[in-house]
Amino acid sequence: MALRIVRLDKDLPLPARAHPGDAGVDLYSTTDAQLRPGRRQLVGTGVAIALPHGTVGLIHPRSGLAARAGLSIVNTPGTIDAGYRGEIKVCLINLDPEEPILIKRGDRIAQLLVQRVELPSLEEVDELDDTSRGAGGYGSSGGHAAL
Ligand SMILES: O=c1ccn([C@H]2C[C@H](O)[C@@H](COP(=O)(O)OP(=O)(O)OP(=O)(O)O)O2)c(=O)[nH]1
Ligand SMILES: [Mg+2]
Repeated sequence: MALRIVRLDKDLPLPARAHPGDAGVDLYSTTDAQLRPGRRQLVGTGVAIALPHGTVGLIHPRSGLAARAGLSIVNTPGTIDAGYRGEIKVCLINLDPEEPILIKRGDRIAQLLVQRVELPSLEEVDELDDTSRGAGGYGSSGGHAAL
């Protein structure tokens, strides 16, 4: 499958996988940004894509920047709907409690994954079938550390 991509910012390289077989296509920031601790900022990536119907684009943080600097994405993973044709933007956040993060135009700040997605219609019913879990959630199975 080829993914159609438009470079809205022609002075940035075409996004690419760092290695063949990598899940993520690295996305560039179109702007400089300075993120103080705890602050967030929406940055452009300079690209628009046409995802095939039945797929979704997921915008994930990059591990290196997360571990080194505390850079993450507020709504991770971001959801790119198949019908979206606008510029992909990323809502970056600095999770480091003390140090600011400096982003330069052209930095690879996030990665795009493309996955198949089910698109079920919704069928309203009065009751759901029984399962062994039932309505138990939020740690109901135990085994977690004491808080
Ligand atoms: O990290 C992201 C997440 C979303 N989008 C774009 C593509 C996506 O298709 C659209 C809407 O995203 P979402 O459905 O998550 O946001 P919403 O708040 O529900 O907005 P909408 O009412 O437009 O669906 O915004 C991005 O560019 N980057
Ligand atoms: Mg939405």
